[in-house]
Amino acid sequence: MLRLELHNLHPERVGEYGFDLGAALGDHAHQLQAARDALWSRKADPAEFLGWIDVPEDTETLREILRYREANDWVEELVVLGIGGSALGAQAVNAALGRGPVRLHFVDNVEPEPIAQLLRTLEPGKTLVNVISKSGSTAETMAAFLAFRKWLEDALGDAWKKHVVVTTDPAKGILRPYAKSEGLAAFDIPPAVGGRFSVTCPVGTLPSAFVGVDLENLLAGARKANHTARDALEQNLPAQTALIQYLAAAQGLNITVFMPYSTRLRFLPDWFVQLHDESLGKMLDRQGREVRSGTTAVRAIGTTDQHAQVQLFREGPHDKLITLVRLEHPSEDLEIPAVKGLEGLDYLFGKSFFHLLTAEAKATAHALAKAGQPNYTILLEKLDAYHLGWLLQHLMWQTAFLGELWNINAFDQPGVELGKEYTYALMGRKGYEKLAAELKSEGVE
Ligand SMILES: O=P(O)(O)OC[C@H]1O[C@H](O)[C@H](O)[C@@H](O)[C@@H]1O
Repeated sequence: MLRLELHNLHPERVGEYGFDLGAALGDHAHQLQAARDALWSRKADPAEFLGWIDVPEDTETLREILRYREANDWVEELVVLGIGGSALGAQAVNAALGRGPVRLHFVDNVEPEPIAQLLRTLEPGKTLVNVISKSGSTAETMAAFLAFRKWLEDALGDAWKKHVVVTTDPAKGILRPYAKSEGLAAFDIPPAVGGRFSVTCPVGTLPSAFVGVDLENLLAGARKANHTARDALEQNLPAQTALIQYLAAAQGLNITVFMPYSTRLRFLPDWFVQLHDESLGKMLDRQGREVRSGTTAVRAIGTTDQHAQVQLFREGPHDKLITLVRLEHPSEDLEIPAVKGLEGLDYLFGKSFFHLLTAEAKATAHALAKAGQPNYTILLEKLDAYHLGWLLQHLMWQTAFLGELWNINAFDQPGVELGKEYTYALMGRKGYEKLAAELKSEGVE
């Protein structure tokens, strides 16, 4: 079960206690129903990049992934080479549910020291390298692949090929033909699935299979989110959270904080930040009019950031909507023991850590509300594969709904292209000489 608890979310007057979600849904019923129907009807068109809706239905690919994992029981270290959507989902799932025995390493930057350190410490014979890139051309990922491929070949000769598995578009980019010509194992990223929406396809499932995540249930949870996203508005959780986000933005709350009360969910905010910011921060709407849509997603972890950011969240500018994520049941609990001589702490004696964690989350939500800081909590029955799959897919739906409400394309990212081209020019890539000269004249070289 995934459900919502609202705190101080009045759509008109921030600061007034209580938010009538039912009334807001009524007021915006037409818009939300149109958004829901548009998303479901456009799904069949690959150009709309809504392939992520159907991915959790694809149990055949999941079976292939599980067969590949079983056939490679020699793997002790799995290095994921990928960035953005090709890394953040697997990283979040692994931190939440990974239980070994394989150790996962993510190379999602080109800072030389951590890469050199990995190459020094890992044993090639026990290492599998999963290079993940939808486009098959991202500079960071390709640079890392060149280094790891050479490292494997230097140590293992021709056997390096058994130590690489490629996850990429079935047709586009240079990785696919390369995998084919070298006879490397390869999995597809469906063409209609963008990187930040790819966690339930092999981008997320292959690394997760190596750390024992219950993938059948992860996908079952994602399918549950699909059902919810098709429901009437009163039951349609992503339409509801999207509406809250939309109304908050309309009131000038330009920041959306995402704050799970869980260390195991510590990478979920990173995944959410890419999903939200890259999908929704757009200069133009679907008709090409300048809109500059979006709110800025900010990462936080409870309780940790109660001791770092909550001061600002309560007393700083009223420019934020805060989403807390809280578990209703722990997977394991621990009693806080009584200690003689420390009776000043007797309010903790005999209570459980989960009790304390829950009290802190509730206390923070209420303290924020009292300060007029709107927030809501997404409650997860527990942290297992089913509920995590549900939450991930819920957040993808929320993003898609917001894209519709703002009338923008949530599935492209034109704003990141120019930086890439400048990088190519600065790195001396063929065909970029003119741009390099232009940059030089502007003082960048
Ligand atoms: O999977 P790739 O094609 O290598 O892309 C990796 C990432 O880089 C790009 O710059 C995009 O902005 C991201 O949306 C994407 O997830």
